[in-house]
Amino acid sequence: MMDIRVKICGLKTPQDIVAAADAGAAYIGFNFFAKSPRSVTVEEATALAVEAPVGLCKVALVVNPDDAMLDEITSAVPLDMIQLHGQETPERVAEVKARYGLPVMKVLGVSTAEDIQRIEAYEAVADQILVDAKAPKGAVLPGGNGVTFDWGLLARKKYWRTPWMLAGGLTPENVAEAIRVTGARQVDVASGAESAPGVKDPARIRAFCEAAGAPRR
Ligand SMILES: O=C(O)c1ccccc1NCC(=O)[C@H](O)[C@H](O)COP(=O)(O)O
Repeated sequence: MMDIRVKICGLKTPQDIVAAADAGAAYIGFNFFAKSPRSVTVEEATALAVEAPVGLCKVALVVNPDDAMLDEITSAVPLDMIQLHGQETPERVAEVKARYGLPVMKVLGVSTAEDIQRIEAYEAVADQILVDAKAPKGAVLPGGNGVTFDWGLLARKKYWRTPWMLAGGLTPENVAEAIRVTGARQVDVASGAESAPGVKDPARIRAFCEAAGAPRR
């Protein structure tokens, strides 16, 4: 069986990073959305990223960032990828890729079949697509809400032009079923690996990676 690549999102402490690396995660996400309980400052992310084990893909999660914000983050934090988690257009995705020379993962929220069609325009420009649940109406956070969507919608998308990752309400308890239904080879989790909002739980990180089928360390 092929290994699944896991992204643990919203890491805030050196212990979180050790837990993710030990559990076999492939990606770690630093969240720069200030209203999130998972947010880190540029200084905090820099300190975490410089100590992260070689080989872990370090991802900056940003929401509708302007160039000034991206300039500040990318000039300080050693990063491997930028995750655009807002309403960025395909043109903005291409612009960010060209300006910063880093791979870009574009997040798209899904709740209907039309949302799946919208993905195509981004496959032409993004290096990866992260398919997430749409945020509930009135939610403060555009992601990290612990809500799932109808995985069957994705099972019907047969052709992908670019690598993609599944997110949205994944937990150690449901991730194996989500992979089975969608055929995802990469999965992402934020709240499902926590004991409280913004507090990662090493046991849940381990359980998530194990249930997903991440390579054992
Ligand atoms: O996690 C957050 O607080 C967050 C805030 C603002 C934008 C995005 C955010 N999370 C993005 C992620 O990559 C999450 O892993 C993804 O939305 C799934 O979250 P969850 O349902 O909690 O696993």
